[in-house]
Amino acid sequence: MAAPMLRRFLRGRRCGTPGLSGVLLLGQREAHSGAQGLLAVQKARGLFKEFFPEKGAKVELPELLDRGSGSFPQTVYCGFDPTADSLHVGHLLTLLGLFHFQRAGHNVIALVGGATARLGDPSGRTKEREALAPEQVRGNARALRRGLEAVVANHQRLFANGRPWGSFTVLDNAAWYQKQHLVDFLGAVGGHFRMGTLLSRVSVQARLQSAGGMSLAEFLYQVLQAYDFYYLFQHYGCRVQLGGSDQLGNITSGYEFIHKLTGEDVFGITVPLVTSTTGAKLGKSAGNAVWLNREKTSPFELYQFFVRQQDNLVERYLKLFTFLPLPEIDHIMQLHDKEPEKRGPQKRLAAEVTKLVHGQEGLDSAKRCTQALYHSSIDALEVMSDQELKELFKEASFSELVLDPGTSVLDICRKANAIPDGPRGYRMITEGGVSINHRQVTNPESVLVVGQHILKNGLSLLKIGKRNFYIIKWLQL
Ligand SMILES: N[C@@H](Cc1ccc(O)cc1)C(=O)O
Repeated sequence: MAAPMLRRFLRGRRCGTPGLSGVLLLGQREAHSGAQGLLAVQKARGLFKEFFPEKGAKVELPELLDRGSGSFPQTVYCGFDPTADSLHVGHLLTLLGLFHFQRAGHNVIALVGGATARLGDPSGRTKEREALAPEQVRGNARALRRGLEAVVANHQRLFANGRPWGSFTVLDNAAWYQKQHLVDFLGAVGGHFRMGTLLSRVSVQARLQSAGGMSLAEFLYQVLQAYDFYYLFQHYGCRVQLGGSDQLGNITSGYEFIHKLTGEDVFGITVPLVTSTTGAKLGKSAGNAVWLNREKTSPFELYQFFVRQQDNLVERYLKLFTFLPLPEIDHIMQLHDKEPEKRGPQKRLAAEVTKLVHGQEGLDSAKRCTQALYHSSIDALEVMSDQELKELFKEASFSELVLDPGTSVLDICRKANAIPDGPRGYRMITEGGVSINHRQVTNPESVLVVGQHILKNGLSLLKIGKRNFYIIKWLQL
């Protein structure tokens, strides 16, 4: 499929590859109405880090994106490799970058890398990824697509305020590579890449010098990403690629390839990589990932992750992770200076992100869980679903029991296997080590009361000692 299309374009206008004239710091440019607004605002917020090339041969980036220009709207893409079955917080920034383009009226594409994930991007990695089986990548790709679509739907529903935006399309690069014959591909595409240039990439150099070296599959990764950009340029008129700052080399390969073949200008924009409070990259490989998929990181955990952010990071995160206007963020920070113990900016940040990722319902759940756990709120426990309770008390054992008439505190503890048999278990209750629904119970013989020991939602939360939780779901109440 690639070969004929490339040949068709080779007959068209061609020009040499200009060297990249470096990375442009946009804050220093003169104004270009609407697009300059988008780029400059995101630069000021810290979301857009680098733009390149500095000058296109025919057109410049702010001009290309300008509402008043004939080239409006543009198409912008960003790729996400399905190396796991969920996106993580690290991906949120590029996704937000796409949303900002969409809000400015441009069309955006999130590209799931069903093909590229099979090779594994060496960028920013010190050792090769473990190869993933094709079925696993397919499963991950489906999950990633669902995850992306859910966030896109929340964005549209909860943050649009009825404004017309550009389109958001999810594609998978497996769609074009599965029809691609290797020899055709290498024959048509391979000849346009120079070994010297490919070898000079930071990601390649770092890996070649590492003990494990680099495989051919990994080495060719940047060629596939470059071809994706070309494919999207041809089929969707896409001229801008967004990526984390470790993607600079791969995006540059795409720029050079497209420019060489077509003489047309395309551009790259990078967003910062988010690091944890200790400076470690917030990604899956750093082993501390916070996922966007509810089954892996509950709305409550996502919310708490942002509530826990330190004061010195929270302003930066409000600018990066939310759509709140800068004056509003200033105001939130001023209030914070007066009452830092309230953790106002952290709570707002957590609420905005949780709402975007999990919707209003997810945010409500996160708040309920916070009340139930940290404020021992029985009202909050009472309205929780089984799923929420399980998410909240991840370590808790879950049992389903039938409520016999006269069931006592001792019975429930025994049936849930929460206390040892015999007098030792009995004593644990009398000595105050047991609570049901956040209320201490010291009489083992008291009969369970619906509405007190058994919540309206048919659940009981049993706590033994400081942190051993047991969830009991009562059947046939
Ligand atoms: N290489 C990107 C993902 C990606 C895949 C395909 C592309 O065309 C673009 C980007 C990453 O690892 O984050």
